[in-house]
Amino acid sequence: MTILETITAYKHKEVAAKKNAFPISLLEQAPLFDRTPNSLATALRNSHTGIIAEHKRRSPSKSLINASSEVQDVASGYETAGVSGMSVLTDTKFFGGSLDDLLVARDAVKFPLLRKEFIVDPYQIFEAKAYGADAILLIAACLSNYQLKEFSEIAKQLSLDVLLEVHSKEELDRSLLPSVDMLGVNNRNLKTFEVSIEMSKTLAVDIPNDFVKVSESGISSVETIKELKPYGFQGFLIGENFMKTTHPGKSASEFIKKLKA
Ligand SMILES: O=C(O)c1ccccc1NCC(=O)[C@H](O)[C@H](O)COP(=O)(O)O
Repeated sequence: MTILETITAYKHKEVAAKKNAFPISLLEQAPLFDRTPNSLATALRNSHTGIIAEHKRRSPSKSLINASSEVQDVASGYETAGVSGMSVLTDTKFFGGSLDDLLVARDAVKFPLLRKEFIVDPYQIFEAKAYGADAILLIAACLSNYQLKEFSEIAKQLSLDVLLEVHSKEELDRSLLPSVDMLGVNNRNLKTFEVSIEMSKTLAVDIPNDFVKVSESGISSVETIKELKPYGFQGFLIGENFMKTTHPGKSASEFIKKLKA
């Protein structure tokens, strides 16, 4: 079994249990459910730097990244640094995150928040809205063509932006949907955990300009961003590079200053 298969099998069980305990009708009554989201795609289009900074405690590829940082400090630090948005990992078992992290970040900042999750069921999209997300991630490798269309359309009905992640030409070809705002190329191979920004460069040419192009994973230098910009990328998702430091916000701030210089 690949890590993605392991994670998605776990997610199906997790969602089934949650649906029984807390149905969608209750999620719809959450105070944040009626909040008008801020568009992450618009923030990226209007930005010269386009950094989406992630809150990530641990991961299957690196195990522990940061055990001590508080999500509200990280979120406020990222806001002060001038990032375009923040990705909040809400998976607990594999990444040490939670939906409470999303709520805490929502309370701390106004900028767009992406719910970073392995979405296998529409229930999780309603959850994202109820916990204050502005955008959701869909991963093409986890979903059928029918699900990509259905899930992205549900997100748009809830006024959430959709970042759809691909890692091959085949995945990209079935992801070019009008209900998708941003196309993310994951530089990390989720079978081997190998990282190569060549993946972003290779797939960029086949992404039409009506999608905001986002390069994800393994970005640790300003030079990499300068290398990717000519390929049309307007968003850069960075996790470990900031989170491995004692002050992720400060680290993001120095990174952005260098990028602007
Ligand atoms: O990061 C992992 O090890 C990982 C393993 C399996 C599935 C997904 C994984 N990462 C999720 C992400 O998308 C990254 O956290 C995100 O792109 C940031 O990557 P990085 O800057 O390399 O931390």
